[in-house]
Amino acid sequence: MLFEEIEEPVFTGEELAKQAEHQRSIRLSIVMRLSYCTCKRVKSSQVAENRGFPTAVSAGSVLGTGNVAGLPLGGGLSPCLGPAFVLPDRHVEFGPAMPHKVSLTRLKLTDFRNYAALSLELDQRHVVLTGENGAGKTNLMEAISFLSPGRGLRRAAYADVARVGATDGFSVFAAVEGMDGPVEIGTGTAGAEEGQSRRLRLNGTPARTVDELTDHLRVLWLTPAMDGLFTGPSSDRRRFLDRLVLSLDPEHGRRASEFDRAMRSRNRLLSEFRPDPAWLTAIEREMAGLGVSMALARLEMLGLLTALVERSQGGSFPSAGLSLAGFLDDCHGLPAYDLEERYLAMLSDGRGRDAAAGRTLDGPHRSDLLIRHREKDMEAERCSTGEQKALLVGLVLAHARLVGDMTGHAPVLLLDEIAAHLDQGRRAALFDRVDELGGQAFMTGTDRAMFTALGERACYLTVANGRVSE
Ligand SMILES: Nc1ncnc2c1ncn2[C@@H]1O[C@H](COP(=O)(O)OP(=O)(O)OP(=O)(O)O)[C@@H](O)[C@H]1O
Repeated sequence: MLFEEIEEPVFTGEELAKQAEHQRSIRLSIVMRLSYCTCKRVKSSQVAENRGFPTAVSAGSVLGTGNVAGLPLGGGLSPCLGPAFVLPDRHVEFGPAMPHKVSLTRLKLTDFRNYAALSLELDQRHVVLTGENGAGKTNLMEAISFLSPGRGLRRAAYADVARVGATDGFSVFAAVEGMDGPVEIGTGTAGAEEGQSRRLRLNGTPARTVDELTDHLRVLWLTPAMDGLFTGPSSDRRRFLDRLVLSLDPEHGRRASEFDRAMRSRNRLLSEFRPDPAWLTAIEREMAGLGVSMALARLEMLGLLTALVERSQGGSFPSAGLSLAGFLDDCHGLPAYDLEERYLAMLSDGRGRDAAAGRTLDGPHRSDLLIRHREKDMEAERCSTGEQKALLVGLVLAHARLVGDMTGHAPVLLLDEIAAHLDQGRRAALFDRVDELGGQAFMTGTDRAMFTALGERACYLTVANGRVSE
């Protein structure tokens, strides 16, 4: 299939117009579905009467508003949807079919892992980093992953990230052609002690939170550490899923940490001799709102990803069938308000059991992401190592495509040791798929020859001992 000669089809003007219209309608439906999902706090009556998406979207004021291209937007996700559209019930306008390219043009590291000091000028092409084991390739990818919220692709403690022997912490500086125009991003810590938090400056001005990074770029990655995703603990898959959601909905992280905080308060309260029932109910109500929002955002992401995977089936990588289990499994299609009431009842009924267990046994923290190899109709964990890797690559590429479609801006992709386990044909197909996403990708490997098929589409850098050269 991969190697088949494909004849370039010739389309008439009318056919091209039809295709463009078709693409517009798909993107429109995605935007509407996503926005609709985020209206989770709308009461059931409102949800029922707002089944037509546009009105439900405008109910997003319940969640706060965003402002894109000078136009007020409703809905939790609206700020991240970029200037490609405005509220569906007023006026819908999509950007070009190819997402806008976001790229790093400069990268400077100070005391970052094995880099004492590094300064790199980049053009907008993909970047291939090759070098021996331990040279610092993944470290460089990790530095770029700090241009997104969170603790980076290794989820490391900041104290470990600072170069051994450095006393002033680490810093990462990048000049980026971003989603909102050129931006200079500086992030790092001030010292190398445990428990440090990461600071962020945008164009020299301190940012309130690292979440502000998502206004400028989205960074997605695939690393060898993720190879065990299908066979490892469910917490790994939940984290993976939540990162997928986060890349479209930056609010998801805040909801997850607030849910976590509320759950810990409930667990603490339940461990007391006679917990105050009114206090417990208040906490449980908060958990119900946040927990259902999290579950719906995850479900919506899976729905969008599934639709995209179905449309692009039959490519060089197998496609994944995705579903969620473990929390409110039988509630598909119920209004958010009803789901909250149901979760609230579960929490209230489960107080005795949870007090005995010392933890909350129901909630979005118990969900598992179930992944199937669609073509083989088999659970991912039962597939071969190579099949699992191909499935994961397909999933990450589909997600990158979705982020590009939804935001109008292609994400920056970090693909660590991506080419190692693929044969020549698959590698070439992978590079084409990555290139078609329209963004900038950073790829690593030990052997430059593995990237030959990329040709002039990438610049090639050699990494050795914490230094980078052409
Ligand atoms: N905080 C630190 N300070 C100094 N050196 C560090 C620090 N953390 C990791 N290193 C060093 O960085 C090197 C690892 O770099 P990295 O993981 O980027 O290698 P790599 O080029 O990706 O190698 P491989 O091909 O084996 O994956 C190791 O030699 C490690 O000891």
